[in-house]
Amino acid sequence: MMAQQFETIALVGIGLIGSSIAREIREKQLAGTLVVSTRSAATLTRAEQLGLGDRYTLSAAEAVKGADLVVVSVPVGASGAVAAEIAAHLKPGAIVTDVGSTKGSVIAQMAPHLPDTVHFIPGHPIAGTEHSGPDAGFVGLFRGRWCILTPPTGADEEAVAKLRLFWETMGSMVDEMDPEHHDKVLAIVSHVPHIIAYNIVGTADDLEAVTESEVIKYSASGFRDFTRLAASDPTMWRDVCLHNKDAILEMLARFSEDLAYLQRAIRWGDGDKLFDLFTRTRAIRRSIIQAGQDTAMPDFGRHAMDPK
Ligand SMILES: NC(=O)c1ccc[n+]([C@@H]2O[C@H](COP(=O)([O-])OP(=O)(O)OC[C@H]3O[C@@H](n4cnc5c(N)ncnc54)[C@H](O)[C@@H]3O)[C@@H](O)[C@H]2O)c1
Ligand SMILES: O=C(O)C(=O)C[C@]1(C(=O)O)C=C[C@@H](O)C=C1
Repeated sequence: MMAQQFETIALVGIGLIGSSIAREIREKQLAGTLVVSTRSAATLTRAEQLGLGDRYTLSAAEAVKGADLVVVSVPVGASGAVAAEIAAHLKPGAIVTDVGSTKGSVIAQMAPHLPDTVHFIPGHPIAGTEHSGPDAGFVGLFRGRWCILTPPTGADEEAVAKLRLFWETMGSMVDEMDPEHHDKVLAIVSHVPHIIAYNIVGTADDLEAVTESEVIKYSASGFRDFTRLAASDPTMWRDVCLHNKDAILEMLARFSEDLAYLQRAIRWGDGDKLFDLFTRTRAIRRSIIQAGQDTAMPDFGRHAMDPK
């Protein structure tokens, strides 16, 4: 058993991430009382059946009353509406955080609604799966994974330290960065890879329809890896694309340029170029595995994303 960290924690949203946090809080007894709220009655009933909290409500406003920590775990496009709903009911001194995959947009949506009497410290655990909903969560999801906090300038140090400890207790390694940098890094390591996966699986599916070939049936393991990512939640990823638009478009432009380079090398039979690139990328994978950090984020430098 670990020490209680908050008297009352309120979770708004109880899908993969919210329910994983709930399971960790319960297992490690991090809260005196855990209040669970979500938008749909069916999901709330399921959360109750799974025993994820101590109290359950369909009202986010009701859930946050008296809470010392509020964790918003909803699709990023819904963050503004949640902030507007809870704002007037937050306890002075409460820490309000989120887990959204984009940070600039979440802050722009939430901050204007939140009163100065609370500490708003946005966050993002870099851990997940292609599954969603309260059944998908599990203890251990955050273990050995990064959680990035993007506290605003002048944020209360004690509040940041408390949130840091919360994530560390769930097994995460915590880093802090500014939201713009977060959004660029995540665009290349998470958002663009998902977009590529959605695209390649879509293309294969279209080809099958056109040629009646057996693209899907005979897909080898490389393609299967893409289908896992492409099975991720459509609402979540629609929102990520719409809410990290600039960084994603910037990274996609670079990706397209590099793809054109590869295309030319193939067209002109330039085996050396292909071999060099494939050797470089293989070394990256191997160095990640060797470091025992196949879950870790690549180091792009804290504030200089553009490598060339
Ligand atoms: N899935 C991942 O791999 C992953 C990883 C890290 C962060 N995230 C982020 O975590 C957040 C939640 O993702 P998830 O995977 O848990 O999604 P999920 O679909 O499993 O759960 C979303 C939850 O939000 C609730 N919800 C949806 N719209 C709402 C609204 N308007 N008001 C209140 N509640 C609402 C749903 O009922 C559900 O309880 C997202 O912002 C996502 O970007 C996801
Ligand atoms: O492993 C996966 O399935 C994930 O998609 C997790 C993943 C990622 O890209 O690493 C997805 C989105 C997040 O915001 C954080 C983590």
